[in-house]
Parts: sequence; C-alpha cells; structure tokens
Amino acid sequence: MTSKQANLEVKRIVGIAAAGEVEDGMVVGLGTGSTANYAIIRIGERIREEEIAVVGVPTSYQSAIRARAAGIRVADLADYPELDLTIDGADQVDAAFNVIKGGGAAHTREKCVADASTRILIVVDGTKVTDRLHMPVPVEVVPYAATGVARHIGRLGGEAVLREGIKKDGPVITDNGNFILDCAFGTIEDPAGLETSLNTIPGALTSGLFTEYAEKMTVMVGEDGGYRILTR
Ligand SMILES: O=C(CO)[C@H](O)[C@H](O)COP(=O)(O)O
Repeated sequence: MTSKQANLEVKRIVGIAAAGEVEDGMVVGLGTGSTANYAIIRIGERIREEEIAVVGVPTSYQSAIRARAAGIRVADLADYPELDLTIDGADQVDAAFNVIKGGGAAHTREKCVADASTRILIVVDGTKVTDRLHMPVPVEVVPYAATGVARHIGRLGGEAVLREGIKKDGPVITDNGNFILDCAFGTIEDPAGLETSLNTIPGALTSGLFTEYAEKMTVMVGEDGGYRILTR
C-alpha cells in the first residue's frame, strides 16, 4: 500500500466512525473534502440499512453532489438554520481546538454550517494535529478587492498568494464566485486575534480560521487502523 492509499484508508475509517454519530431524525451538516466524503457515503448506507430519516445540509457543490449520489435528502441552510450535527474535515487542528480549514476552498459555507450546528465533529488524520497552527490560512476574497486584501494581509505580517487551479488555468473560483488567497503567517501565536483581524478587512469574505467552536467540537483522529478522540 502506498502512503497515499494508507492515508485515504485512515480517512475512510474515521469518516465512517463519524457517520456512526448520526441519529434518526437529525439534520446534519455535510462537510467537504475526502474525509467528509467517506462520512457522507456511510450516512447514505445507514439511511438504507437502518431506515433512519436524515436531512443533509451540504457545505459545497461537491458535498451536495456526493450526498445526492449517496441517497441523502439534501436541504438548504435557509430551510434548516439550526442543525444537530456537522461532520467535516480540517487541514490543521491545534491543542486548543483552533482549526484551519479551506484546503478545498469551501470554508465560507463550512463556517456558516458549523456556526449553525449544535455539535461539530471534525475528522482528521494524525498528520493534521499540531501544537500550534502554522499552515497558510485560506481567505476567500471578493475578486475586485483581492489586491487590497493582499496588502492588508501584508500589514498583518502575512504573505498572501492567490490560489490557482490544478485542472484550470487562472485563479480558483469558489462556489460563491470568489478568489482564494492562501495567507502564510508562520506560526500563529494568537489564532482568535488573527481571525478577528481578518474579519475586518474590506473584501475579505471569510477566513479558514475557526477559533470560536472549541466548546461544541469533538475531534476524531484516525490512526493505526482505528481512531481516537482528541482531548483539549
Ligand atoms: O476545509 C476543507 C475544504 O474546504 C476540508 O475539510 C479540508 O481541506 C480537509 O480535506 P480532506 O479531508 O480532503 O483532507
């Protein structure tokens, strides 16, 4: 097995475990990315096997497409402004449960759904757990303001790089029609303060820093053929 296959297997195991937390009658936020996809597939299987009623609120076109394919009834956040549970992946999680998301450029909708949820289950592999957040923070920006936002990021001590597509020439366009700036700050000493600063930049829609949800968050870490619950 290659290391990529092994990593996917870890994501599969933890995604399936998270789907086990879904109960009959729940409205569930469906995160974006490879780990969340495994949870979506398993929720669909459980709906058929156990005849449970679950409504899914997707966080992206990707999760909406996957949810429909899995047989999950899909609804809008506007239909269900309060959710029982959200299952989502992450790119980095620190010891205080501050999280960086947005590797898939879906963090704006992911943050809206997380905010509306009573509980958040974050599903990651062990490589994403760190003492201090240090990876670049994705910031979704209105294209008109991208240059100005990048200058603000520089004044905050960061370095912003416009994300470009892998299978598309030119900038990545989010599900909301915006650009992504990946903003490197080195080790982030004050994640909550940085999130607040990023929130005040005109034209910056949403940062991938999630610092306000630790109280309602459970972090499941896949490893060694199983998973563990991270403690804060
Ligand atoms: O934030 C995200 C998408 O915007 C993803 O949840 C995050 O990038 C993790 O993805 P994966 O489970 O594929 O590693």
